[in-house]
Amino acid sequence: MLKVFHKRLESVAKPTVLALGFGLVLVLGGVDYISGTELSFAVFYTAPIMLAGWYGGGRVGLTVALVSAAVWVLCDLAEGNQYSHELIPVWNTLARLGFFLIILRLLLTVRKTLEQEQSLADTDALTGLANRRFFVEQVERERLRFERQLEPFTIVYIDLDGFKYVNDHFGHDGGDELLETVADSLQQHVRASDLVARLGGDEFAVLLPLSDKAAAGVVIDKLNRQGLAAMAARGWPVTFSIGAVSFIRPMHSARDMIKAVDDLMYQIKKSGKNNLMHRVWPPAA
Ligand SMILES: Nc1nc2c(ncn2[C@@H]2O[C@H](COP(=O)(O)OP(=O)(O)OP(=O)(O)O)[C@@H](O)[C@H]2O)c(=O)[nH]1
Repeated sequence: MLKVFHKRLESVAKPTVLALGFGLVLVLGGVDYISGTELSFAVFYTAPIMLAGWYGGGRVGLTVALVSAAVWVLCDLAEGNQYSHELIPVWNTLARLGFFLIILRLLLTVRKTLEQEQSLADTDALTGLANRRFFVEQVERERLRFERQLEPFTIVYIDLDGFKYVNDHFGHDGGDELLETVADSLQQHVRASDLVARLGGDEFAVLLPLSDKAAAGVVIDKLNRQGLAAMAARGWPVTFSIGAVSFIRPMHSARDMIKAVDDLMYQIKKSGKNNLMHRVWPPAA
């Protein structure tokens, strides 16, 4: 239940989060007023601020914090609270606002840290590309999306040929530099909506959403040509074994689909490397 709520709010636009925050503050203010001066509502006022800050960001959180502090003091005044000095309500408002801002600040820091950790968990440390885990997740998303939209997509599996030679002759740092060059070259020649990943060692993969065999074929040829050119420019004797499958219908799982493409790439390896094989699934389609 909470998960569904969280997912919904993650995709909601900032103005809607702001409106939701305002709405909650007004409801709280109403309940605070009706319940009189004896019941404390302090902790409840932080809820809309946290919600607004988490899902809407700093500015939305700050706006709701200001409105919360204002509504709280208006409730106090409307309830007929008596103060020994006219500046006390002002002081109370500022103190409450300070408290709200500290909560908001802590919350935003937690959110940022979580986002950074999430991003690290999804990323290959050397190349900055997506890692295997994230790639499998995205293929699974694409597979599920297919069931609604019936749009074909293509998975490309690229394994370097002769990478060990570079490691042995240019050192591990030279090998790392080559992997980064391949990553840059792949990234540069796909669309922003495509996903390039390093699956491990010298294995890369590309997910091309909304791509049938013809559309993907053009991209794969370009990736191969540009990659070879980048290797030649640095004098690295490395080529690519590439397997690709355009899915007209998805398989049962993302792992099955990635394995099918890996198997195809492996056939290239066995038959002499430096080549590409591109199929459609299912074969009769
Ligand atoms: N520099 C570097 N080397 C790595 C990294 N990860 C794996 N390797 C090395 O990559 C090499 C991969 O081995 P192979 O797949 O046999 O290399 P290859 O020469 O391309 O072999 P084929 O695929 O059969 O052509 C191994 O020597 C690993 O030690 C890394 O992050 N950096």
